[in-house]
Amino acid sequence: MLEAIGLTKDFGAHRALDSLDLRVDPGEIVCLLGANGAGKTTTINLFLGFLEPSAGEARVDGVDVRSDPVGTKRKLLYVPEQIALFGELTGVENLTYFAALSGIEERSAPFLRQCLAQAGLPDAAMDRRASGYSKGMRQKVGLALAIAKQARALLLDEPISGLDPQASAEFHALIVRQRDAGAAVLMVTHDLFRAREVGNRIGLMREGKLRRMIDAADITASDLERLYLEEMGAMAA
Ligand SMILES: Nc1ncnc2c1ncn2[C@@H]1O[C@H](COP(=O)(O)OP(=O)(O)OP(=O)(O)O)[C@@H](O)[C@H]1O
Repeated sequence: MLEAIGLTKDFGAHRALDSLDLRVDPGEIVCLLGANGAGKTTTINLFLGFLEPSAGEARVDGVDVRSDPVGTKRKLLYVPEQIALFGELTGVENLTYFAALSGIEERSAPFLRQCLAQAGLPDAAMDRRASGYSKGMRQKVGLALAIAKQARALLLDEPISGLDPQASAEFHALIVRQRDAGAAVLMVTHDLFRAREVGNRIGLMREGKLRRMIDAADITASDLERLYLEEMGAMAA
């Protein structure tokens, strides 16, 4: 569903992403871990068509993002670190607006309320102004859009940073539900523990390169931490 083939991005003389080969299949969560500046967000931005590759291709459902930026984006849902909502609008009104922007045809209030409920937003919050929402509640509105859109792939860029452990656990349970419903999920995170809990595979990135791809089922949390530190430690060597 998501495929990077020799994907490369240069910013001037700096190579931010170097010949990335990566696949995320439907029903799979791939987590990307790595130190600051490793090229993780650049990877997400290339799949979203926010950046042009310097070489290689980012494909969504077999289609090069450059050849059909609108069509490929329609199949994706992007959840950034901070979801921006209109503070003056309620949760339902925000979702109605973003659903229209995303070209979702079914935008009846009962349907969108159902999507918000599935994303875990309490009934009582749906008609309150989003200015009073916690970060966890805003992230749920973002996931409700994925549910309404029936997004086939989710691109998540540090979606849980700043969430408390309970909100983080709830968020991951929702991601797993989307995965089990057949979505392909690419998640950038700094949380090794969660990456191992929810990821099917874990990629370790450093200085623009994917150094290792690990099957989460094959590794303990402490071994993952050791491997991560080894890879990142090599940076200083
Ligand atoms: N628009 C840009 N212009 C110039 N350099 C950029 C741009 N975007 C990213 N970079 C550089 O590319 C490299 C990779 O950045 P990227 O944001 O992909 O890293 P990251 O792995 O997501 O890091 P973090 O964990 O800090 O979010 C960094 O050296 C960064 O400074």
